[in-house]
Amino acid sequence: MQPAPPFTVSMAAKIYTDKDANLSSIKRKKLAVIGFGSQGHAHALNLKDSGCDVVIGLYAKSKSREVAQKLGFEVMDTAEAVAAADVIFVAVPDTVIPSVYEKDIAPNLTKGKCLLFSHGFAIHFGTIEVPEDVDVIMVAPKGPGHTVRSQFVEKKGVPTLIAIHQDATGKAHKIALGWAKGIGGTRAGVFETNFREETVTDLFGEQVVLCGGASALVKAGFETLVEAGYQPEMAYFECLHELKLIVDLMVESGIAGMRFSISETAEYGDVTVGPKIIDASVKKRMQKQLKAIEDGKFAKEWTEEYNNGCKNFNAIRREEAKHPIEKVGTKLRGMMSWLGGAKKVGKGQSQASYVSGSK
Ligand SMILES: NC(=O)C1=CN([C@@H]2O[C@H](COP(=O)(O)OP(=O)(O)OC[C@H]3O[C@@H](n4cnc5c(N)ncnc54)[C@H](OP(=O)(O)O)[C@@H]3O)[C@@H](O)[C@H]2O)C=CC1
Ligand SMILES: CC(=O)[C@](C)(O)C(=O)O
Repeated sequence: MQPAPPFTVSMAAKIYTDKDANLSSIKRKKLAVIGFGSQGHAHALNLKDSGCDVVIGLYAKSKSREVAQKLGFEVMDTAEAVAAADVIFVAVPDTVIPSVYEKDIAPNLTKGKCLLFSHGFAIHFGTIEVPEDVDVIMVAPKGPGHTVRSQFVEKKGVPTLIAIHQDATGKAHKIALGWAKGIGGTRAGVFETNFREETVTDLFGEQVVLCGGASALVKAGFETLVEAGYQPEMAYFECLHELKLIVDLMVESGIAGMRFSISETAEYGDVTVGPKIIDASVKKRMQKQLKAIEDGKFAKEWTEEYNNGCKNFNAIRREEAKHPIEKVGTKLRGMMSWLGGAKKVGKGQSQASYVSGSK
């Protein structure tokens, strides 16, 4: 059994909710969303539904221009949108931010404007340099953009982080809270952080636990069962489909609540076998990756990979797409009406057309 951790947990100082935020801080402003992808489309649609004046900035050949226009937005070239707006959400991929910033944003970033990010990568790792006479803030939903939109449509919200890197106007905090309210974040709860903490913890979480760790665990479990001769469908249900149900219970009522809900047999297996699978050696590798993130090693590697055309990344993507769990999953999701059937992801598909919530 693992010993209890040698630390106590101290809660964040303040949680902001709807009553703490005022849309008036952004309603009389022109808001530009640069990019219309996972986060961009969600923020833009939610802010528009919240009565804000939103324009979309995209590059000339973007496939998302038509999608955004069909959803009722005015679409401008990126530079034009930056020049027209008071608050500019930089919703392009982190590795694209430097080129978009240099070409289209910096030349139009006049005194008193506000730059907004949903992740601190560019500011924390210094891939862009911003002038001192503009606000620089973060409004980072702790969830995928499509969930930010679907939760908003259901009159709910996604817990959201805010951070202030620069407050040139003295209004940065009010704008951050207003934007968080406009996208539905204050319905769930808004927590204050800083660019370093959000950047490091977000990269750690997505690499080690959520996306990277979870998909590796799921695939290893699936492969173990299938290689032992069990039906792939059974392996899919046990290692992927049911994971959502278990994690939903954890999200709703903690690990204790999940253990309350599952059988005693499952709980015994949980507490006796789990620590043998995810043992102290795993935590040592987690600590090593955290250090690689903190000292910028990951950021340097990812930026270099992107600038070299993502050759290694795309080769891995092609292999990953061939994993048998994808074929089994697509078949089973197509057969089940549960969770809206199979949401297909087509090559080159626009993020904004991925889920019904964006309609
Ligand atoms: N994905 C997520 O859920 C989360 C993302 N974030 C952060 O949000 C930011 C945006 O990421 P994400 O939403 O995933 O991005 P996506 O990859 O989903 O979308 C990127 C968007 O940027 C557009 N784009 C690409 N190049 C340019 C350019 N040169 N000029 C203007 N627009 C351009 C793309 O155009 P086109 O449509 O033509 O491809 C697309 O609309 C990042 O900082 C990310 O870290 C934070 C939390 C969660
Ligand atoms: C959804 C989210 O916040 C992630 C996984 O960190 C991301 O997509 O960047």
